[in-house]
Amino acid sequence: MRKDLVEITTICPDVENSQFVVQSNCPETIPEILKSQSVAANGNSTSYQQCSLPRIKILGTGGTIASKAVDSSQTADYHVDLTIQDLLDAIPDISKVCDIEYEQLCNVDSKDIDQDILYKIYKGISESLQTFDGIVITHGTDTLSETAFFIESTVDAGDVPIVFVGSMRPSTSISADGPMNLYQAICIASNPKSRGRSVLVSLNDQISSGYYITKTNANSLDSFNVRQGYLGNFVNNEIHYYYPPVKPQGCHKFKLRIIGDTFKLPEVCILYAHQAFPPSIVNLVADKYDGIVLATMGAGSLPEEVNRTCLKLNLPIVYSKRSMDGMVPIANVRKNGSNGHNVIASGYLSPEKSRILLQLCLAGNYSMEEVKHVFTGVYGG
Ligand SMILES: NC(=O)C[C@H](N)C(=O)O
Repeated sequence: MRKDLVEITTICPDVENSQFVVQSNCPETIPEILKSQSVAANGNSTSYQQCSLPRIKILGTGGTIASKAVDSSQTADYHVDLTIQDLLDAIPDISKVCDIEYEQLCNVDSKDIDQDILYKIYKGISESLQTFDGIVITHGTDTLSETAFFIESTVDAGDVPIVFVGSMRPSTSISADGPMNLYQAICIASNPKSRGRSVLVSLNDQISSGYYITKTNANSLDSFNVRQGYLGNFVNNEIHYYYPPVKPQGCHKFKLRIIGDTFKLPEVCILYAHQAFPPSIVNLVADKYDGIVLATMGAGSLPEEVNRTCLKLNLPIVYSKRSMDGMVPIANVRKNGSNGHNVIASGYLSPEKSRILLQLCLAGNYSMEEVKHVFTGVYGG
C-alpha cells in the first residue's frame, strides 16, 4: 500500500507483542499501517520501519477559510484574501503529520466556481492521485457539496482519500474554525484508515461523505448535515471512524471526455416551484437550456398544467424536491398513464446534485432511457 515503508526484519512471531520502530515525529496512525501489514503476513514474517511521512497534496480554491474581515468580531462581510500558503502557515504542527505540496488553483468565493474552475479541480486531483497518499481541497462551503458530488462522480480515486475542507468563520474572526478544520482534513488524508473511503468532507470535528453532504445551515459552525450519518469524528485530534471503509451505494462513475483543454458541460437550470407556479416559466427556459431540474413541492408535486407543459417539451426534465429529506418516486412523475418520455424522478438527490448528474449524463450523450436508468436504478427515483 505505502511506497515509503521499508522492510527491515523478517521475524515477527507474535503480532500482538511485536515492536515497531517508528520515527518520533510520526503520526500516531503509522503503527496501524505496520500492524495491518504484519497481520496480513500471518504474524510470522514481516515488520516495517517508516522512512518518510505520508505525502499530501493540498489544492487551494478560496472560500471563507481563506477570507479576512475588518475586525475580529465580524463573521460576515469578509473577502477572500489568503493564499493556501498563508493557511498552512497557521498550522505549523502539521509538518509532524505529513509532507505537503500545495498548489493554488484559484482564490474565489465558492459562488464563483464555474466550469473552468471545476475542471481545474478535477485536473488537479486526477494528476495528484498517482503521486500522493492523500489530497486535500480547501473550498468555500456554499457550493462545496456540488464540487464534492462532481468529483465523486467523475474521479476514480482508488484508495486515495480526497478530502474537502472549508470553514464558517473568516480567518480574522475570534475562534476562527478554519485552522482546526484544515489540520483535521490533512490528518484525515494522511491516515491509512481513510483509504478506500473516496471523497470526504472535514468540518467542525465531523467526517462526512462528500457524496451525501448538504449545507443545511447558512451561518453556524455545524453547517453540514448528512441524513445518511457522519462517517466519523475527532476527539483530541484522534480520528474515530464509525464504520469500515465504504463507498457510496451505486454511485455512477462518468468518464469525462475532454477535447484539448476545453471543458464544457451541457447547460441545465434549476427552477424552484411554489404556490401558483406558472407553466410559462418552464417554456421560457426550455429554449435556452439542455435540461431542467424542478425543485418540486413535496415529493414531485406541481400544478397539473405545469406537468402537461413539461411532457410536451423535448428536453429532459428532472423532478427533484424542495424538502431536504425524503425522495421523489417515479410513480409521482409518470402519472395518469403517461409514459413520461422526458421526465425523470430525482430519487433522493437534491436539485443541485440532480443538475450535475443530468449534465454528466448529457455530456456522455446518454439516451433518455440511460439517463432514467442512472437516476431510477441507482438513486431510487
Ligand atoms: N463559509 C463559506 O465558505 C461561505 C463562502 N461564501 C463560500 O462559499 O465561499
